[in-house]
Amino acid sequence: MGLWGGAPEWIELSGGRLLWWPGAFAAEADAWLAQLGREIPWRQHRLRLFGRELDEPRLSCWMGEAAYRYSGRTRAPEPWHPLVAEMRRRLEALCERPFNGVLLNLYRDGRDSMGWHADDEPELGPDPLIASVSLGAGRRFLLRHGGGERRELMLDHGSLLVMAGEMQHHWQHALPRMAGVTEARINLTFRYLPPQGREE
Ligand SMILES: O=C(O)CCC(=O)C(=O)O
Ligand SMILES: [Fe+2]
Repeated sequence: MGLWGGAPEWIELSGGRLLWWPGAFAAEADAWLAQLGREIPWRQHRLRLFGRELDEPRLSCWMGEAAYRYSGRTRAPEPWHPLVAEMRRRLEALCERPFNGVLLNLYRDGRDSMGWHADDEPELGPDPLIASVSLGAGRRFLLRHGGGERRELMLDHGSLLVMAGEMQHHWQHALPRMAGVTEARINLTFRYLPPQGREE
């Protein structure tokens, strides 16, 4: 693999498919991490949990062409940042699918995280294809099937993970806290929201 790191690999799961490509953006990753860290309008959003409001344990930004209902809130999109628009074009060519929105998350260090969930919001349509680019600190990505099966991947700097097929019906995923991680991580999940039901 040399300088380019890991090659792409399809992982077949019961009720879903993952494309895992650790070295997908090895060449661009340093520049992307630095520029996105500086230029994205990162915000602290609030989370409703058991009737209480809490800060989400990360910063985030929803970008693209469509409003998105997420954790009980509707978020108006930020306009495409030129670099994110370029990443979108690359991923569309690679996945042979359109993307019209992206959720960007900034995990400031190992104390930031994302809890168990599926990306199964109705706006995403029945079997969404989600392309996830990771930059910065390597973090564990956990998957669990409704029937008990578990998987774990390390999402390293410059890696691409595509979740496809019926994944979001049968599996949940999470990004747990990781003690000892002091560096930031940026993750971008490119999504396609079909026009029906889209709020402009
Ligand atoms: O940060 C990650 O790798 C996961 C992000 C995620 O699951 C999401 O944005 O829905
Ligand atoms: Fe997710």
